[in-house]
Amino acid sequence: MSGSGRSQGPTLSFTKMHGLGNDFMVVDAISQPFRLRPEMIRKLADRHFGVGFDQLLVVEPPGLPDVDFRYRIFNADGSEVEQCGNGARCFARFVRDQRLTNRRVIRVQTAAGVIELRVGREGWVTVNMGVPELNPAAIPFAAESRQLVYPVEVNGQTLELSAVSMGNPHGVLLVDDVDTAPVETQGAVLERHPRFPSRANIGFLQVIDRGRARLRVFERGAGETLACGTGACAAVVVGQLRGLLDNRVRITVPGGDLVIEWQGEGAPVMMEGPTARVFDGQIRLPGDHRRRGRRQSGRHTPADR
Ligand SMILES: N[C@H](CCC[C@H](N)C(=O)O)C(=O)O
Repeated sequence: MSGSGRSQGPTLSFTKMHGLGNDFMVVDAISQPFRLRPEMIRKLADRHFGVGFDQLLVVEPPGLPDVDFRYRIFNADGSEVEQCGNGARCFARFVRDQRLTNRRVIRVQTAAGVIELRVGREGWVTVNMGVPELNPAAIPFAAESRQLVYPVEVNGQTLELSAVSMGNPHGVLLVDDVDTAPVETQGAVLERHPRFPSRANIGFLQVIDRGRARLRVFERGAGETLACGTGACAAVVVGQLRGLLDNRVRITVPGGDLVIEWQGEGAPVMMEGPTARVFDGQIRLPGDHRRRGRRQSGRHTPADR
């Protein structure tokens, strides 16, 4: 990371973790100063020249009463986002492993609101992901009114897309076979579709039976990942609303299985899944990592504020 001859910045300690292959660089910003610009996050996310991750998770002191921590999430493209389901599980394991808490039930403030995490055995964590949002204006998704399915034009095709927010925006398409679904092509177009003003995570859902489904997700700001926790929650909500799934569903993503439970409108979505620590590391940042670089034209991200 530190090029030869450039001023040397501070060393940043981190832990590399993953939830079913959705991988994270986790930084304790309680015991060390942290403030990175989007272009530095993108460099750290690079799988050849940096640490390599889908998302950067930053652990901070709580900013609200009766909350244990605050946790910020940055995609590989440097954008700061509202929620990350697999990340929430890894966050919970991290703060306990690092002895930042000895609680098994942890309340954490995210940009999408406060969520509650329950640490189980062998690294399994259950997360109350909150109540899904289906009002298009709140997702946000451009539509006159709330529909179960929205016709969306992509490359001359009319797709039947459902839209839901788990704190972050999701589009969900039903497919016959996730293995042959056009994830890279359709996912990339829909991620940036004009009807998703904040962009979106795009899930391709194959229903196996009322209790099992397969899913691939083209994530906003990261591309296809091996797992997407909020995407699995969004997919179960859509599958239930479309009358195809029961309340408790085993969702198989390329990286493994998640268990998602939703009791219907107004209820929170519960997600249960594993976590893994890969290694602890330190990386020396270039001296100018904090200097204001050329502002990225176009995409505005909260991290720029
Ligand atoms: N790419 C997502 C954030 C990470 C979500 C995903 N990794 C999860 O486990 O929920 C977004 O831009 O909203």
